[in-house]
Amino acid sequence: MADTTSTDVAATLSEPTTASLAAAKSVLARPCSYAERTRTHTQTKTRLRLQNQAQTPADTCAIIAAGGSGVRFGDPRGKQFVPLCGLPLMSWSLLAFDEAPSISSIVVVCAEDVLDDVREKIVSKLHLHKPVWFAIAGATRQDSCYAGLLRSPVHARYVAIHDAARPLIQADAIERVIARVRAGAVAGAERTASGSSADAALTVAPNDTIDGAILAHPATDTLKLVHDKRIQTTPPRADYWCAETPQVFKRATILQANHQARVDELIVTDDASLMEQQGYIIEVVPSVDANFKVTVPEDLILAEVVLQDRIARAAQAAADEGGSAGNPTAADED
Ligand SMILES: Nc1ccn([C@@H]2O[C@H](COP(=O)(O)OP(=O)(O)OP(=O)(O)O)[C@@H](O)[C@H]2O)c(=O)n1
Ligand SMILES: C[C@](O)(CO)[C@H](O)COP(=O)(O)O
Repeated sequence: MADTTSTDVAATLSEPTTASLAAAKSVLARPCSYAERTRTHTQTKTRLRLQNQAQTPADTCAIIAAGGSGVRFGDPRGKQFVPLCGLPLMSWSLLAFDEAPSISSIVVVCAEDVLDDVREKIVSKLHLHKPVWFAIAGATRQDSCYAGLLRSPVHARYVAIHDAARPLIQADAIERVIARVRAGAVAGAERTASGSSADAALTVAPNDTIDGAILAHPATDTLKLVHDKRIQTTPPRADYWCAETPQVFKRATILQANHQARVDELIVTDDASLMEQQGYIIEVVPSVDANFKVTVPEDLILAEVVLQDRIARAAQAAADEGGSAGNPTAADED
């Protein structure tokens, strides 16, 4: 659990300036993927995609796990509160989920002693559109996510669990993971309704049915299985992916899996493994843009560079369209 005190958090909260908040909202309103930037008519495509997404149901509750103590990062305030491009680090995830059309509400999980500061000095300053609930963190990430799940509204069909320590997440990536789970759930429902797997095979590919999906990227280093410093084997890299968040599941299923995990005393480091170990089918959705976790101090420097680049590009895009970075909505109306 975080040993952060209310005073510590208050001290770190450089009040978001109007300029930093406007810059943040401009870059999040215009997700600029590196891949997309290489294509022509980028902004038009992005705008059209977001318009399509606006027609998708807001059926997913975001759970932002912000209850860690950041031992590896080493800052006594907790890495989720340190300033990143003018805002407390966890603000960036909150803004991205607020922007994603499928998200109906947000649960912030944080340590009890900082809850009031998080509510008043971070969340309320962001002027989010979606309702925000709070849950009290547990001793481990697994316990914190469970607390967040219990606080999520029962009418949310899906949940998207995300590390507050991954501030580079963008609405576009959130939507892609939710869309995959939604499609997989529909395939499962169609198969059940059709009565027999032979019938289902006519309309639904068997591997379309999934119980969850996570953002992830293929491993890029050569991997070694090591015992006592001795290399045992070099597994085929193509089979290995690095897990990210968000991780999206049907709310009822992940809740049930958490209940069972507690009975079985199953301890995991991410929500997908809790599901996999109980036989559920989870898929990876390739992560296109940087979405690394801020774990050690160097990660914060990299995150600052990536965000500054996104902000600069969003400002340039707004200028190219005759708008301004501080007024992205007006620029989007043409
Ligand atoms: N009891 C915990 C532990 C972690 N987390 C959250 O889970 C995410 C990923 O965990 P990690 O990077 O391990 O964060 P910390 O536990 O804070 O870091 P460390 O392991 O270095 O102490 C973070 O957003 C962290 O705030 C949480 O909500 N509750
Ligand atoms: C959930 C996670 O971010 C996936 O990469 C990760 O497992 C968090 O915990 P970790 O202990 O830092 O791996």
